[in-house]
Amino acid sequence: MNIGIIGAGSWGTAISKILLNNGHTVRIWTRDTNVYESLTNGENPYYLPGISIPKTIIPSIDLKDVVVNSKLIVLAIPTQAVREVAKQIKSYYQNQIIVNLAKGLEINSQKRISEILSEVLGNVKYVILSGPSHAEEVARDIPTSVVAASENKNLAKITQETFSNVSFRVYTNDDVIGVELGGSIKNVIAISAGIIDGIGGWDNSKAALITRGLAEIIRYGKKKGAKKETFMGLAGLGDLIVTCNSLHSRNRYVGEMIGRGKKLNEIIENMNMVAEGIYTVKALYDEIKALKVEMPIIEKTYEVLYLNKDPRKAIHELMMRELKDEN
Ligand SMILES: NC(=O)C1=CN([C@@H]2O[C@H](COP(=O)(O)OP(=O)(O)OC[C@H]3O[C@@H](n4cnc5c(N)ncnc54)[C@H](OP(=O)(O)O)[C@@H]3O)[C@@H](O)[C@H]2O)C=CC1
Ligand SMILES: O=C(CO)COP(=O)(O)O
Repeated sequence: MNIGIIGAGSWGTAISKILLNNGHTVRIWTRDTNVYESLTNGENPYYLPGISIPKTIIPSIDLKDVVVNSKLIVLAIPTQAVREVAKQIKSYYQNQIIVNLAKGLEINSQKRISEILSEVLGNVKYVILSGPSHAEEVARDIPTSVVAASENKNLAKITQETFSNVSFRVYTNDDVIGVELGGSIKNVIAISAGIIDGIGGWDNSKAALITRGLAEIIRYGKKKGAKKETFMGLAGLGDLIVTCNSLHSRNRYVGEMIGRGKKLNEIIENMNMVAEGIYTVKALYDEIKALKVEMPIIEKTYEVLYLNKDPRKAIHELMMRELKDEN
């Protein structure tokens, strides 16, 4: 199949390897000429150092060329860029399948990617591919399992068959809301898990935070129409585990640096790659009060990142909340 990948960051590049290995013709768009040059030489040292990319890949800096020549489009850019890029492709987009890889909520609108795309492009053939899948491992063919979710079972099945191989196993699911929310909110929980790593590497605290973080994701997800069981699967618990623990995680890293006393601005300035939780926490914080949904870990993470709250004080406040039943 002719496949176009929009975004040649770490995830777009790793996924290009999977698709090339599966025998597809892969075009990949980048707006950066340095990345373009590197890809023509079979590498992407800016985003995926040390990994060789088959030279059969077709890099491009022409977005229109990539879109019009693709039967399936993979969206591999950060959440906050999705609306802008969707507007750019709108005039020549021919209602091809869009497989979205981004995990986040839009600041101000609190929208999921599927909602942003349907606002800009209309009735999109939409699939979200999500789950515990760090690019650094996928690019090395380390066994990985993810979920392809779509309201249209056939689109989920096409995506499953297109992406699956011996080291990349794709399950289907019809709960788009749950899969999108699981992947988005776990990034915020991973920042808070990283804060605990940075403060002291406390195992008990981190296990509690991951578990109660999952409870917050489920609470919010149910209000938004997601199925609880989706959050117990790869796109929920699975991704939460990997992102809160992996040394590859950018979100966990941001938290670890905060826990060690660094300021958010300087952390972002020194990072080449996106940590989506930094933005998704803003979207959530604005919404949870209006929704009347209890998400104390999300609130405290926001206060630490944006209201200068001492992380130790935030932990103390979480521990001193009114005592309650677990469920
Ligand atoms: N990395 C991973 O392991 C995984 C990432 N994801 C998700 O995939 C999404 C992309 O992540 P990832 O590849 O890691 O991010 P990176 O930061 O590695 O790369 C982002 C890519 O998007 C491009 N980009 C950024 N802003 C814009 C814009 N405004 N217009 C056009 N292109 C833009 C960047 O181009 P430029 O260099 O020109 O800025 C770069 O090519 C995120 O939502 C992430 O959460 C999901 C699973 C795994
Ligand atoms: O979503 C991811 C792994 O599944 C990537 O997480 P980070 O953005 O924290 O690296």
